[in-house]
Amino acid sequence: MEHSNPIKIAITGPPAAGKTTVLSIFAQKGVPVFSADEEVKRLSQPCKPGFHLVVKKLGKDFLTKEGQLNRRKLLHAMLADPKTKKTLEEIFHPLVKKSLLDWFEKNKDKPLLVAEIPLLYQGSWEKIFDRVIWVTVPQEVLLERLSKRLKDERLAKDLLRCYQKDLPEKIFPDLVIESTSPLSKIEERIKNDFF
Ligand SMILES: CC(C)(COP(=O)(O)OP(=O)(O)OC[C@H]1O[C@@H](n2cnc3c(N)ncnc32)[C@H](O)[C@@H]1O)[C@@H](O)C(=O)NCCC(=O)NCCS
Ligand SMILES: Nc1ncnc2c1ncn2[C@@H]1O[C@H](COP(=O)(O)OP(=O)(O)OP(=O)(O)O)[C@@H](O)[C@H]1O
Repeated sequence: MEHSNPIKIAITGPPAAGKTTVLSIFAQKGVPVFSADEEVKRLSQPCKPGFHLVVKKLGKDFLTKEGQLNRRKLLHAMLADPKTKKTLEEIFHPLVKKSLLDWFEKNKDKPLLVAEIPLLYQGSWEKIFDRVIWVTVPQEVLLERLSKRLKDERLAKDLLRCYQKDLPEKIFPDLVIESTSPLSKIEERIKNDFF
């Protein structure tokens, strides 16, 4: 059946909150999904436009000896220097926005589309979605999960601070998911709300 207007849902929240886990619940139900972080990674591969722009604007110092972008070095630089953060955002946000709009167009006959957009509110992208899911956990769980992922507690603290600094004071998600709940409860909630 043709649907002229798919319902577009954004999943957002701080790093390591559990967004990808929620996204995968939709994917398992056959819903087309998009991840902004994965798109940044794709666009950062050698030969892709993000890669060329980073090298052009920030220099070859940000390459590994294998010729890939050095993501850990870029993360440290982004957190230490607002100019580097601005440069990275000016490179990637328009590219990711274009990929997202192309993806919407490609899937315009589907009833439901779900995208994980970590910086949804920081970039005012909520306007292009019908509903927003905010995924959250208590601050100490966030720090624990992110420290484990980055294997660096200091870096985790700095990244959480950076994420929260640009978040508007008031946000109005349609649904809040506490991702300390068991997965079965979260699946049940999504089933009740969206299917
Ligand atoms: C700095 C980079 C190289 C670090 O890569 P790495 O693989 O270590 O982390 P990953 O890309 O998975 O990002 C993890 C999380 O960091 C946070 N984050 C990333 N960039 C930013 C930013 N500019 N401002 C605030 N938080 C950010 C987000 O919560 C994101 O989900 C990478 O995040 C990047 O290129 N960022 C700039 C582009 C951007 O703004 N991406 C956000 C999604 S559009
Ligand atoms: N409901 C849950 N209960 C327990 N652990 C969870 C739950 N949801 C997610 N996690 C765990 O939390 C960690 C972060 O989850 P996930 O990768 O989904 O977060 P994220 O928000 O997508 O992170 P990032 O923004 O860094 O990509 C993972 O180790 C995951 O297994």
